[in-house]
Amino acid sequence: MSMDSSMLLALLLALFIPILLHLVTRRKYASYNLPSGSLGFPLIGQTISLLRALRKNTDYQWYQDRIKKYGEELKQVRSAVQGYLRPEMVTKYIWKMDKEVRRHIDLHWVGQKTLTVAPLAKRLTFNITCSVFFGEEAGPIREALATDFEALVKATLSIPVNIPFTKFNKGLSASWRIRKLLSRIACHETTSVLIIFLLRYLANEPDILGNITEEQEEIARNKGPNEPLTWDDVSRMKYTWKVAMETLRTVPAIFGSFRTAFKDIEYQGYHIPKGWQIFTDQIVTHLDTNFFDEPRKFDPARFHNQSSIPPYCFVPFGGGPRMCPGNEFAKTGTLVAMHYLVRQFRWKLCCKEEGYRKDPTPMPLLGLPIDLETRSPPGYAHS
Ligand code: HEM
Repeated sequence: MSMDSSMLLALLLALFIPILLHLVTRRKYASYNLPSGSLGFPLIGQTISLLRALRKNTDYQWYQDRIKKYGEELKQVRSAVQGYLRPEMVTKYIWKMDKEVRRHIDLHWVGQKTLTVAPLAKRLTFNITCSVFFGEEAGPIREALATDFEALVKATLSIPVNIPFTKFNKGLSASWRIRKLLSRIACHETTSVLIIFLLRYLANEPDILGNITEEQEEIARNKGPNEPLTWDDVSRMKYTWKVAMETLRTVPAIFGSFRTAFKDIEYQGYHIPKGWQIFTDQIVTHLDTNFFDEPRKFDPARFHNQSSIPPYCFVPFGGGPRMCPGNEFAKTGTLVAMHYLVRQFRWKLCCKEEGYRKDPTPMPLLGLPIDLETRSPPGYAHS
């Protein structure tokens, strides 16, 4: 077979196989009352269209268009918990978070007139996670990661032949080590999103910032100079956490979760066949007027009476047995960071109109540059 005819055959197969799969799927479920809507392209479904909407921050409209077209059944939202993420474990290492936050602020915030929040928040949550998970080894591990990343970059620019001691071979080993470590610490990204958007909201909400500051000053007044925060202190940061929850409601750090149907199930008269992926999105539920009055308004007071919010309607950490096991970890790290930031600084957004996109986690387009003012001098004297 000539080169041209094999290419033609490959092209025809590439076109034909997905169409065949599509027809087979349709035929297989012919007797089912499937949920209405399009299955999208074979194999990839509507993933590309959703990812495009997330990047443009038009995902809410994307969901609404489908809900309008296909009906309400698309709207319903519905772990392996590692030991060190359990709340009783978090209580034991708050002091490490406290130390990391102070170190970070001293190094990167104090004395700055302008800074870009996003990379700093990512670095802070990365360092907190490293310090908690790897303890005393955190410093060397950070160094090792940096070296491994360098090796990986060199490998991508080298000839891809896997022979011992070549750049490519070293890069492959580095990539394996990076993946092993990152699988334990990659979850820092979501917490940084929360801190970034908290600071973004607070820049425009002086009253809310004032209430948070009052709560944090009260906690500080009861502590000795340089005394690290404790679990008890963090438990008293109730208002600050309400503001964080309102931030997560309006800008969920994770846009949704997938579940696979283990068996054929029926939901509101529709059949969901075994093996189908079910996607639950957070923003549609979080902005639903059935559950939240004036849902687009930023109003932490709506969390004063949390029992008024029906179960599974506020789901920034997911829900059910696969709910995020890192929620206490994220909450504690965020509150410790806010304690020091709001007491020490005031900030203004350099670009008031800065939008954000979802990539797929939300991120301000410019990384949130701010003008920084010192409110009270560093030193962390609590009293
Ligand atoms: C504000 C911060 C965070 C948010 C908003 C968040 C949100 C979520 C969400 C929505 C899920 C999917 C849950 C579901 O499918 O029902 C999830 C899963 C998960 N999260 Fe988080 N997360 C955060 C921080 C963290 C942190 C700090 C850690 C670890 C230290 C962590 C570890 C995990 C793990 C291991 C899973 C997978 C659970 C499973 O599949 O069983 N998360 N998270």
